[in-house]
Amino acid sequence: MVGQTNHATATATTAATLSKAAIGGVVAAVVTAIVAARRNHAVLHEKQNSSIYSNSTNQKQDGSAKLEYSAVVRSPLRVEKSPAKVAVDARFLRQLRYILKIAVPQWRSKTVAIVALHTSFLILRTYLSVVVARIDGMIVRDLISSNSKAFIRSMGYWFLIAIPATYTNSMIKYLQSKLAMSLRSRMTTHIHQVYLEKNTYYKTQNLDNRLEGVDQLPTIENRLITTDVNRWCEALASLYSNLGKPILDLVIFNYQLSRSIGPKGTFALGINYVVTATLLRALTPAFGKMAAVEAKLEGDFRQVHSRVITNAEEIAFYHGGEIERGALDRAYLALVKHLNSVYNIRIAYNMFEDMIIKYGWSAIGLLISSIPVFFPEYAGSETKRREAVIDAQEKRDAAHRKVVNILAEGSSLAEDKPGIIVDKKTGSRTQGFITNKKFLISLADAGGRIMYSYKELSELAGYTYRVYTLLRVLDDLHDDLYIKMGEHETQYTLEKIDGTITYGFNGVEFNDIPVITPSGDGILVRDLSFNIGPGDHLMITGPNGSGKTSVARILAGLWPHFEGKLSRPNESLSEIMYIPQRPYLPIGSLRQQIIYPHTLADMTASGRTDVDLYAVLDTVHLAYIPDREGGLDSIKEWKDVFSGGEKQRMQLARLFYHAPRFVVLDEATSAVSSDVEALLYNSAKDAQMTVITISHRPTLFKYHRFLLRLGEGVAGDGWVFERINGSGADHQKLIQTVDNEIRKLEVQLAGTEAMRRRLTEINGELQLSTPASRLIVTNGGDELRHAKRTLI
Ligand SMILES: Nc1ncnc2c1ncn2[C@@H]1O[C@H](COP(=O)(O)OP(=O)(O)OP(=O)(O)O)[C@@H](O)[C@H]1O
Repeated sequence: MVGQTNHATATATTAATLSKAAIGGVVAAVVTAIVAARRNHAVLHEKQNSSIYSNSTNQKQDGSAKLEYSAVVRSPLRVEKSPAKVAVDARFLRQLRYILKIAVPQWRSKTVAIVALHTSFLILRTYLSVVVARIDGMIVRDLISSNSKAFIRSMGYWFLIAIPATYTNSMIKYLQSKLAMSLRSRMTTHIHQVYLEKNTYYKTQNLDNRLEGVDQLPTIENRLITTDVNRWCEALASLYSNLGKPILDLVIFNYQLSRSIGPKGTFALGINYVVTATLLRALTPAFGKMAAVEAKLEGDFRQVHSRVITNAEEIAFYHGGEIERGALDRAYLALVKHLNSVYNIRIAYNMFEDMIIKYGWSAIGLLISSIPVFFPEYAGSETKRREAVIDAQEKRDAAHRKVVNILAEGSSLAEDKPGIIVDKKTGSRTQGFITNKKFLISLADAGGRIMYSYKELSELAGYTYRVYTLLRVLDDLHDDLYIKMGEHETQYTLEKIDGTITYGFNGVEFNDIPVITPSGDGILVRDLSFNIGPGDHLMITGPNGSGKTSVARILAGLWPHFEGKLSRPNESLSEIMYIPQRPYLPIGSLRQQIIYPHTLADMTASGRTDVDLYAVLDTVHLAYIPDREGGLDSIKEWKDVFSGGEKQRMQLARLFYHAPRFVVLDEATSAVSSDVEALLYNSAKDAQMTVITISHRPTLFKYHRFLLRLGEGVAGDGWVFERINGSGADHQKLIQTVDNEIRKLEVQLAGTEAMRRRLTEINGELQLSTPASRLIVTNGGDELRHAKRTLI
């Protein structure tokens, strides 16, 4: 049966091997090139000899498989269970760089354009602030010197400047939001692509547990993707605004100030900044960690709420409202307790911050501003220039007045009247003081914002850690780079997968494949081998937990097979389909329930119409549903609308719509009545489907040609594959399967009895027969005895 296959194979271990080979730089590149060349050679010429985990395989239209090598040369990220303090350090910068490469992949992008525009407006605002400070000084000067004309002119400037100033402020806020949105869109698109490709969403929960290191919740990646990415983008965009502008302000205002207060004053200001920043840094609480804890607790609270919504009916049947309320209250209280402690810490910190920046800096600023007034020799160039102009004017005016006095009074001894000169100097000093004060207020404001930005920066470090871990783990899983789950050594590990897979096979063949849980420590079935072709309907049976669904997982490529050779049809819905135990009903219309995972466009392209859908519904005895639910376009929460049997039949409608050549039905008709079940099996066979059924139910025997019994042998990891024909002999085989299970349970029961006896002996010896230990053993024994009676 292997004959007509197009083989597509490669070593699954290659990525891991390569990652180890990458020691760095040129050596890694050379090694990679050599290994890749050899590997390609192996694929082309030794098709049977290599393998790759199916997810890395890309199907061609003609049914053959083509391999794509992602030449992954990095090592998978190791996530610490309890990470060291999340801080603004070199690690944070590395993580930030990694995320930014994804968020802003190239210079010619919308995000960069927004940043450029945003920066221009930030510079413009600083420039406008300088102009406003100067106009402020001019207005006060004109008031003091009672110059009404100049005053009106200055007021005109004031109103004129208001137009660009208000526009600039609005644009800065607008562009900050646009920047956050642009970053988020890019990140979310990237994450969706990686997460939904190559079953990464399945691997995060089933093949890897690194994201649990970030958080303990099973749906952690949902929270990271929907909430934390957004917070990271907003924190970064606001940080750019809140840090970029004040830094620019600091530079420009200090320069302006230095022209007025001189180099000594500027030096004193610099000392002031360094001392206060050091003090604030030392006393700033760990806001980053607090933000991370807050995000986690918020998520926990949301999670408990969504559990109630998802399981409303089950909880209502159990009258579990009270206990769920307890869980909700506990989650909320944990959040409130944390928020309260954050608020308390913030009060003290904000007081301290205000004290230093608003009042401390202002006092120092005023002292420094007084330098040109009390110590003109230390004043800056601008002040000296203004004073020199006034002095020159004074000299000219004095000479002029002298000549006028001589002419008017005929006396060369006429007295000079310097009153107006004094006014000019006062006006000039007032102007200088008011402008400086304005600069100093802006500087205090800029300093405050920079200090506040430090808080934001450490919060950003918290989000960066979470988002970086998400991105790295998703990238790793997308490229099949795993970190071993669990602490202890196991024979099998995801870091070394030697199984091979062949696509395009006209049937299903397992060749010495051990069925092993992804953690590598649970061997469910030893070296499974069987082979079926078209029309060889197969039933897989065995006790609970014997690995029936796991066989389907390996067949579907969800779990890797660590050893052996798998041959299977191509990865296409018209070739093979899996109908899982728990019916899945996607978001969308009634039509979408039937055609999933096709879209309406796919359906139209495949030449099918609603008439075909009605026929499919008729086959599964759901013809009444469109009328009952308002037509095929009706949109509802379908899992709450359909009964258990209807959900299963809707999945089967999907099967008949896609009509694959092979189908795996995993307990997919357990809630369907046996008469309808018979019709369904017959319809499937009429449609030329080869059925692989996973079930315990003997009534299904008659629809199959082969039987695979799992859970055989004392260890329960044996199997038997045999031909059946629905005769009495087959019924015997089923009884044998049940017998095997009973025998296994009896062995376990015997062990329990022996353990009970031993415990009683120990209790007797130690005279420690506490009621609790007796109760546990007695109850355990009773439960097992009851289980045995039920089975027999
Ligand atoms: N992702 C996983 N990682 C580790 N073990 C797993 C995983 N998924 C399932 N298992 C374990 O593998 C064993 C076999 O599971 P499987 O679902 O194949 O059993 P089954 O024979 O189909 O059982 P049932 O009849 O109850 O459906 C179970 O003990 C289960 O707990």
